[in-house]
Amino acid sequence: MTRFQTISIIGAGAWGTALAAVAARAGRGVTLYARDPDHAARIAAARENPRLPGIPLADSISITADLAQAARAAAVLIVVPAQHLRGAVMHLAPLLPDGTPVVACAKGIEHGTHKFMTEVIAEAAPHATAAILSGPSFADDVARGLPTAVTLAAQDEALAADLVQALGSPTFRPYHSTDVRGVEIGGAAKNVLAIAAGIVAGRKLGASALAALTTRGFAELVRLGRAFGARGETLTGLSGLGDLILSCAGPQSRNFAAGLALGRGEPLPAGKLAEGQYTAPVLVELAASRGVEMPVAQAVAAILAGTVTIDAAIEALMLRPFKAEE
Ligand SMILES: NC(=O)c1ccc[n+]([C@@H]2O[C@H](COP(=O)([O-])OP(=O)(O)OC[C@H]3O[C@@H](n4cnc5c(N)ncnc54)[C@H](O)[C@@H]3O)[C@@H](O)[C@H]2O)c1
Ligand SMILES: O=P(O)(O)OC[C@H](O)CO
Repeated sequence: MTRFQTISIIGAGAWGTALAAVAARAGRGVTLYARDPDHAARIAAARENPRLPGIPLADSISITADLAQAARAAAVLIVVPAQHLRGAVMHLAPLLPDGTPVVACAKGIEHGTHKFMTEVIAEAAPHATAAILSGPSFADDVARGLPTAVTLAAQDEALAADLVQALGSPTFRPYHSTDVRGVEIGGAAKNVLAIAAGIVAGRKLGASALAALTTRGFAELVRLGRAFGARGETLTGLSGLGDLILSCAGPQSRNFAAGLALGRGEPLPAGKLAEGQYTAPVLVELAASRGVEMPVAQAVAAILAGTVTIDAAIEALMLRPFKAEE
């Protein structure tokens, strides 16, 4: 029996709505908070979020635009884009009882500060307890109840295990961990690497190039993780390699789809959040600050910034000096 019988979700986008379905399936009392009252009213009336068309919301999910109501849950999941996390948590913080677990579900690194998601929560809500949920999981798959497994990490192992009990069900299997930083690095880096994978596909460079890119991208993710003390089993686990494999596999990933468009010379898909676009420059800065080489991520950042063409970036990657595989 979990301590966390009631769960609130802050952010009624695709992933927030899918996680509301997860918590409802696990038998929790669920409140889904939408910042815009009109959006909240539309979801409540239609019992469906336009971000996840064709997937009805369970009757047990309450929709609200009242943040104070959302703050009354035993645990809170924050499901807003990474660059909006600090603002969302700052509004929530004064309403939260001390010690409330606040679980970051975004994948990214904050611009300017280079902070990871749980660090942002710890700064913006110092009386709360930060945790992170990440792993290979498309909102649409999860909302439909297709089998999914993720990692849920907190510094306190008992807390992570209790949150797993609160959210787990026969179709959603979280594994608990205390390697918070390892989980955060995997989720942030894989989005940038998925853009690179999409570019390779968009440029029709072939399946061999895609496998090489994904593998060498993973080597970068591991190097960065090691520099931050992440555990090997986290980096090769669901939130690292697992999510990289999913996101580099095809255009169901919005990050891959963004890369695909870039590779084809088309505009980026409108209205689709590709977090890797925002993470790329900060990931590269962070890696440089630790002396970690991330040539693929660097190429993605430069392509997005318009400082290099795709063909020049590919040529530069292939012409790097030969070296030992590591
Ligand atoms: N969609 C997925 O399959 C998926 C899966 C795993 C993780 N994620 C991660 O979850 C995060 C959110 O992605 P998404 O797919 O839900 O994006 P989305 O664009 O569908 O939704 C984001 C929502 O956040 C809301 N929002 C923004 N700022 C807010 C604030 N200050 N307060 C309250 N709400 C706010 C927006 O109104 C929007 O409804 C991203 O970091 C993404 O990488 C997404
Ligand atoms: O559609 P993407 O690229 O944001 O990926 C969604 C999830 O992060 C996959 O685990």
